[in-house]
Amino acid sequence: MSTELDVEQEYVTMLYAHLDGLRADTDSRLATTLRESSSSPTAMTHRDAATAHYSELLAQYGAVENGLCFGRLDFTDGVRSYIGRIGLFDTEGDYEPLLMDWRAPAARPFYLATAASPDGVRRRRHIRTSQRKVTAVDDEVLDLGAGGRDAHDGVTGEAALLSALNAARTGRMSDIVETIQAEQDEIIRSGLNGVLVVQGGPGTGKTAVALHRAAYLLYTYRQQLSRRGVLIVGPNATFLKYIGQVLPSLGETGVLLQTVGDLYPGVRGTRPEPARAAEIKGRIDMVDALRKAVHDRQELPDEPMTLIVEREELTLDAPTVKAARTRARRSRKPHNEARPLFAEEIVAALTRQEAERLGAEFLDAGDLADIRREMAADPVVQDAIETLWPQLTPQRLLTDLYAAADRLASALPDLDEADRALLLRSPRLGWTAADAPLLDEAAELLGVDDRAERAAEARRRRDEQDYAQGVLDILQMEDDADPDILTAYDLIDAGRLAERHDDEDHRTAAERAAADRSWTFGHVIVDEAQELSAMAWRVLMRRCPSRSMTLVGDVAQTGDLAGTDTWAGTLAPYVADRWRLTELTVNYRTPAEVMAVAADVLAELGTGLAAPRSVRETGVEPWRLRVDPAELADTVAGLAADQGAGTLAVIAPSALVDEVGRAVLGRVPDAGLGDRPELESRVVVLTVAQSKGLEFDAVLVVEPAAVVAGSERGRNDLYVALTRSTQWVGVVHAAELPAALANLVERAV
Ligand SMILES: Nc1ncnc2c1ncn2[C@@H]1O[C@H](COP(=O)(O)OP(=O)(O)OP(=O)(O)O)[C@@H](O)[C@H]1O
Repeated sequence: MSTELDVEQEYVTMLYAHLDGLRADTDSRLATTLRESSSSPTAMTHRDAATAHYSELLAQYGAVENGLCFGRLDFTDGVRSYIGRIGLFDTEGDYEPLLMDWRAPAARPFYLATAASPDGVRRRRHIRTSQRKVTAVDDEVLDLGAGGRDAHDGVTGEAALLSALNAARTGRMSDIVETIQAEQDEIIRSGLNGVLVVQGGPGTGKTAVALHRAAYLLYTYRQQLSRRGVLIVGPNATFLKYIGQVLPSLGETGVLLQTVGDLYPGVRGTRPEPARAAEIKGRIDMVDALRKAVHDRQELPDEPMTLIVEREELTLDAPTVKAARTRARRSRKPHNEARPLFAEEIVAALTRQEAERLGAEFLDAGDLADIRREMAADPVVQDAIETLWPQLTPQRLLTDLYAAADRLASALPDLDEADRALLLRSPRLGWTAADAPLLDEAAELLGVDDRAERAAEARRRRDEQDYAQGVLDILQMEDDADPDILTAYDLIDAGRLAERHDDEDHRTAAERAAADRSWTFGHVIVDEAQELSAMAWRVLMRRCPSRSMTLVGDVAQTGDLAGTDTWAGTLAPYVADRWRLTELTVNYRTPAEVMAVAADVLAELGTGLAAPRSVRETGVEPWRLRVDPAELADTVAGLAADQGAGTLAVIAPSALVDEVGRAVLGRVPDAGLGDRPELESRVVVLTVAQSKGLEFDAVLVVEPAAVVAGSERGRNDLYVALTRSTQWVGVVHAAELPAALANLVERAV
């Protein structure tokens, strides 16, 4: 065994001993806290806060077990420091740092120093470990006098990086903290304020950067961000599951992960709908449409309404109602908040009628007040008001709108009939992702009293928290932290966040944020940001009035018809041109051979964007295999069954995905497919939309011509499909190939 390995093993063993000491100490503090029996409210609050704090620490110590220490910097002045997932200090000595948190400013040269600009660093060492054992060290000597380095242009820690990139994929994303590259580091550590757009081609690490940025911001601006929380928005639940483990592995747990369909509290927008319907719902025109839909609910009677109040006949005619409506509308209050004004006017008009009938000259102010009170309380009057100006929830407004062709025609007069028909739906059907932003917009227009909903949501979350506490108790007895269970820490960790936010409210910041439509976040991160519709942007901007945001995406990969073509166009209404653009240019996923083919597809898109430069080659050319249409699904299934080690994704056009899925399932019974495919399966069958943001060792693209023809953004979809693989890509087709793929080599049989 080399002496260098021995040296590092000794140090790493010492660090783990230190970590174990911290764990044991925290464990016993937690046990002591839990044994405290005082029942005074103050003592209980302290006890809850301490329990949450110690639980959070234990979660963090468990999360950093793997790869605790991964780097060492030797400076030219003889100073040496070790870099790891958290900071550790020599608490028994004079508090010397034993391990530096990767996010600390002093750790930065680990990611940035180059031979050309060594920043005082003589040597950078990557330390690789397996569990607690040091398995390898890779050195880069940056002091030119001592020999320089040979690496790809701009790539640091090449051996460690290539080893990470070549590793087989598991269906779960892992963190990149050991090998963050300089252009990525710039973005991760960019300041908190303002809108930062990260444009980058496939595999350039946008998702990785977004997650590490969340961890960095929480570390650096902890006070500010723990009060308001950080929201990360991803394209779908499968994707959130894919990335869900990264932040816990970085020791951060208090972040709310949501899809656009989750953005309206109490609603899960998951029902699928035609792409065109989602596109229409995402248009900015829907703001006016909803406004009109609300106005249409403030009705005038066609015929005078006869109300029998206390056996007397009273009349409400259109001019009377119109006068009341005008007064209420003039208040410029949201619909539900203006309703009392309308009601007051109607009651006043009916009171006047009744007074005239009784003979106004015989009534004093007290009599009039009595009549008014009785009128206001009368169920018949209340019903009439409810008909003319109903109390509306966003759900009811939208359900009624979608259920009636005439309401849709009135709200969306410029939309052609076929498109309007796409929006018609039965009131019983659930919500789609595109509905969530509309519900939020409707809530703004209606001025919703959502207290009951919030209480229900809080109750649901409290139950989850109780469950999580139980899981945590069990976990403390086990050493191996299961990544699935780790997510339970989110709730517990967040408990302490809420404590700091408001002593009166014991819900967590994440809980409160998720349940509260009017919650505003300290920072919002959007992944696959190119997919968001104009209506979704409005919700996010409402959730983040400070405009402290990180938006990562690629306008060449936009698949959603309502998505973005240009960042400038999307952001102009909210921040004009006050946003920063950064670009990522190196592709860490897709091998050069595959990227060369994808680059031809990109060129046809006409975005003017350059294809990212692949960091490695595999020597395997992408291939094609042409078969009879009748044999397409079976051939794909046969290839999937023959797949050796590693994960394989079969990416098929929507029109074929079910047929291909069935065939694959026949040959690979444990394949993942359907609405929520199990990504950890060896073989998964997906549409392009489902594959967005994900990656696999190998990819089979089925019938590319149908992918292209399947959507107005079909070429973008093909670009996405081709760039999901880390090792090889095969194309199986029956129809003619799109021109950009014409030069693929035939598969050697
Ligand atoms: N510095 C790095 N070190 C190690 N791996 C990296 C690094 N940067 C990116 N990767 C890996 O490259 C792959 C692609 O990263 P990621 O999914 O973040 O890219 P992306 O830009 O979001 O891609 P897409 O646009 O296709 O969704 C991931 O496996 C990620 O872990």
